[in-house]
Amino acid sequence: MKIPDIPADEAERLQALQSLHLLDSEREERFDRFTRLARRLFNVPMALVGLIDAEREWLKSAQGMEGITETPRDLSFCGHTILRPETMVVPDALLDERFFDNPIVTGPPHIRFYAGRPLRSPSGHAVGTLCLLDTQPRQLNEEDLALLGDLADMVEHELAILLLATLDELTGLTNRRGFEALARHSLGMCRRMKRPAVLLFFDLDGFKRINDDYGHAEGDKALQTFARLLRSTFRESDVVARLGGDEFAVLLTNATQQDCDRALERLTLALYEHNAMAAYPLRHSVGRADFDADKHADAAALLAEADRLMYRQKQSRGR
Ligand SMILES: Nc1nc2c(ncn2[C@@H]2O[C@H](COP(=O)(O)OP(=O)(O)OP(=O)(O)O)[C@@H](O)[C@H]2O)c(=O)[nH]1
Repeated sequence: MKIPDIPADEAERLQALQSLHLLDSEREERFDRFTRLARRLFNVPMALVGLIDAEREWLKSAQGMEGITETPRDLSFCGHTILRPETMVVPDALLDERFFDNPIVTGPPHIRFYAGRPLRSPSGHAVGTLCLLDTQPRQLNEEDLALLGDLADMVEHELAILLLATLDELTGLTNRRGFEALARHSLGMCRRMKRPAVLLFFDLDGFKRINDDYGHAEGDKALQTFARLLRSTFRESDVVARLGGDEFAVLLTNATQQDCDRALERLTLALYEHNAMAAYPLRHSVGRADFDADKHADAAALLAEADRLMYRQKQSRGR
């Protein structure tokens, strides 16, 4: 058996997967529709939308695989599919040296035939597959391949819509909805693995004046600038979001207090450099809440604490 290789863009790929907020989510008709259709059109017993996470293939939608929600990535056929630009077909797994002794071939669900088309996120990263499975060997002709491609295109369209719904259009950051979903996921992981997390809540000071003095379009630019500075200050793995208006949040996971202090120093420096050249300065207040699994029941509780501390700082400085 051959374990699937890790793609060269793995870090960015996982980031793209995370930003879809799909992992460990509920079943959804919008995806089940396609797996049901695939099963019927190709007359196969099983059809899946599988997402390739770091260690597992998690099934967003599965027909004919009752009770199975995930497979170790090392055993998954789809782990191989995402390495390719196009559909991977395995007509008979028992005749394929990559799969003949794979436990999901020799044991339940006894896969003999596999055809999977990579699913790309709007950023172009292969986050999962739409695939067909059978317990009998099979072939696909050109027409079948085109049809599977059409179905996969439609699933990709759903992924694009999902991403748009969690994107703040002005700044390109995650919006409040996306932040809440990501924070829930990240904090759940920190709770399980006993890792630290810090939430920073930012609110611009005197932002209304920028709108009033320079116009709304300039206010928009100020928000975009602040978003860019936040993004360049924090790590790729931190969640940076615009919650609304002039409020932003950053969730740092697996970061020490020192990491957080350093990041805030970098931000202060970046703002200082920006302000030195700008027509008006960008200033902010920030509240910081350290995640405590006993104290914070959920992401909302952590956010509320950081908000309170931000407000306290704003008041104490008379801003
Ligand atoms: N240009 C622009 N302005 C926005 C946007 N969203 C909200 N605003 C404006 O942002 C302002 C926020 O007001 P406040 O919360 O009082 O902000 P502030 O002047 O920074 O006040 P403090 O937070 O007390 O310092 C309001 O005037 C909103 O109209 C946006 O997308 N673009």
